[in-house]
Amino acid sequence: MTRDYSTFLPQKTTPAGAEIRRSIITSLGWRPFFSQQVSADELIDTPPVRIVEVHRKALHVVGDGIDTSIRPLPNVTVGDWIMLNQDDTLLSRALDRFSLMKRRAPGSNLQIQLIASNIDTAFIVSSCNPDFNVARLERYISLAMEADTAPVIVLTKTDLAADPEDYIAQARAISDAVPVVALDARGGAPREQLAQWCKPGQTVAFFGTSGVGKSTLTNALAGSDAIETQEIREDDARGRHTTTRRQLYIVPNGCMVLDTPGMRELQLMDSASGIDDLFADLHALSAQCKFNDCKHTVEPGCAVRAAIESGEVDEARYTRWLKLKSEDAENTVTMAMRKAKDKVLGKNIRKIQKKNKKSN
Ligand SMILES: Nc1nc2c(ncn2[C@@H]2O[C@H](COP(=O)(O)OP(=O)(O)OP(=O)(O)O)[C@@H](O)[C@H]2O)c(=O)[nH]1
Ligand SMILES: [Zn+2]
Repeated sequence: MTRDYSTFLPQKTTPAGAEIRRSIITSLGWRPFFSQQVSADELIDTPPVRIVEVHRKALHVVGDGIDTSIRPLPNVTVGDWIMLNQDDTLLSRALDRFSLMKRRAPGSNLQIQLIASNIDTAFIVSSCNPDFNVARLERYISLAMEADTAPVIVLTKTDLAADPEDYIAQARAISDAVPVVALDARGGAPREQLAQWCKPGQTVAFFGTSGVGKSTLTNALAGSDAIETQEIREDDARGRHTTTRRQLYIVPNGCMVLDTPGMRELQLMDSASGIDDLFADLHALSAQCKFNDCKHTVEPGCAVRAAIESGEVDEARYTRWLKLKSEDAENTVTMAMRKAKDKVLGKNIRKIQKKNKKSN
């Protein structure tokens, strides 16, 4: 079948029937940012597809009339767009992303884990129960800001809380730049409450620990109960990890929704500017410190400490800021050292291989 891929190019007059095709691909999140990266010929030869699921041995990709599994490609993640080479899928080209969420991979092994790409809005989900944790929310928000994804705090289980207002106030105090929505995730209400972010062509994602209601919210947006959810023990607010993979769903209004498994350990790395964005006031103050390399602890002339002493800045928030910054810096340096080491190792191996070749 010959497809008219001109409909994927930006701002062209559309031939008859193209509206339908364009709506499929734009519903999947295709936009000028991607079409600007490809030539007309490439569009014809290699149709664009979006990675909706990553398995160890396969990528699930979806495009116009395409819904298939292909062999894994290096350095891609759920949400990525690739130009699919149907003759040899390993030659497919991944397009640049407008946003990328990543973290230090859990465990001791020093790797970066790509979480998701091309996400417009990150819903950071937390329940109105004792599991609510400001430091954790700040961690997720910094990650989203670093990734160029707009964070929104979603507080679930308002129906179960004696005083949801207290949680809402704490969430609102995190940042003026981060909206807060409080809701009962079950039923149809979240669809309206989250509608301003879930417009056609947009990609939204739910992040948060296990059992907070991410799958329930995904179902609410999809208007179905297709995704399995599980009762959790509300007494200790522990979940059972129902969702085990990240998966992008297309929902009836033409928006893409990513459900993610609860992340137990979220270690930041390469996220200095995301942290600065979230703690913009502290970041601005630190520019006024006497010493350029002020650590804002015991140094004389520290503008941050002065603001704490005058009561302008909350000390607990300052402590969380320092902790996130030092964790991020440590992980970033460790990772850079590892990369440098790998590079030297690779060079040495190549040298030895060359030598061996010569002596053979
Ligand atoms: N009463 C009430 N129950 C909720 C609400 N949100 C979620 N639940 C319930 O909490 C349980 C866990 O919800 P899930 O949607 O599976 O949570 P999850 O965040 O997807 O969990 P994982 O898949 O383990 O990461 C289910 O029994 C939901 O029905 C809410 O706002 N109110
Ligand atoms: Zn200082």
